[in-house]
Amino acid sequence: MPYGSPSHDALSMEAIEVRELRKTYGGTHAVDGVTFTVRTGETFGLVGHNGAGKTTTVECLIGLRRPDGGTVRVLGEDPARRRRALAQRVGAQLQESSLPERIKVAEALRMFGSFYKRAVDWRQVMERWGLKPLARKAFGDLSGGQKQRLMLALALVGDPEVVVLDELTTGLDPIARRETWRLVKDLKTAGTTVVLVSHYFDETEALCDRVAVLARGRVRAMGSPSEIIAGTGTASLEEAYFALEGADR
Ligand SMILES: Nc1ncnc2c1ncn2[C@@H]1O[C@H](COP(=O)(O)OP(=O)(O)OP(=O)(O)O)[C@@H](O)[C@H]1O
Repeated sequence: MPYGSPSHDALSMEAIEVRELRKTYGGTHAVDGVTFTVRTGETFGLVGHNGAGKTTTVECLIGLRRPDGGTVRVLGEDPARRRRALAQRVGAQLQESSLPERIKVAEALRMFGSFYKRAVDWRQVMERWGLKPLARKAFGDLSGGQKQRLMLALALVGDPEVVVLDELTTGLDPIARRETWRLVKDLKTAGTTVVLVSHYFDETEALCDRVAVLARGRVRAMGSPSEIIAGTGTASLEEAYFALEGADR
């Protein structure tokens, strides 16, 4: 089944529900009562400065961390208890994900494709993401942009209903960044639910239907980029963010 197939039609309006999520590391309240929902087919952004709690939040979404409090539901399931079942339906490209240096592009896609119970045509994914010319190249010999593109293709090889992308374009040159934006927009067109973690306000503004601005483990503002901008009387999401930050001090 090609990715973005109509099977992604909404069964429920909400693909993700996070209520009063809390996660503490020692004395650090990394996530301190975060609540948000992501509708099916929506591209939802998590923005905030270093240490705001973005990665911890998405790690709870994909079952890599167990919350200390609150509830998380992804496609109606608790990721902390149903991580393996959800892995069939949720793709993730995480910060600093990597592969063995010598694995070849085609090999990686075939291997990741084999993790899914549903038949996955990894060759089609390779073609779709412009990776065919690199099929026999080793991961370690790819450029930063090519590596990123492969990691994204691996997150999508199982035709997921929900995709979590953490700092997708960090380190990419402007052309590779814009190209990646186009791919994320294609996901949206296909009806895939996307959670996008980013430091880049222009990226969040261009791609996200709604955004949660995190600061010190809490949601500081939430809404469409234009709502957040209007709510702060600023001209861009970046200015809105600094206005919110300033108001906090
Ligand atoms: N494994 C860990 N052990 C201890 N503290 C941690 C751990 N992971 C995160 N933290 C702390 O929790 C807080 C939130 O970190 P988190 O990585 O979730 O933030 P972030 O918004 O993703 O930051 P960045 O943009 O830098 O990736 C930070 O203060 C961080 O130092």
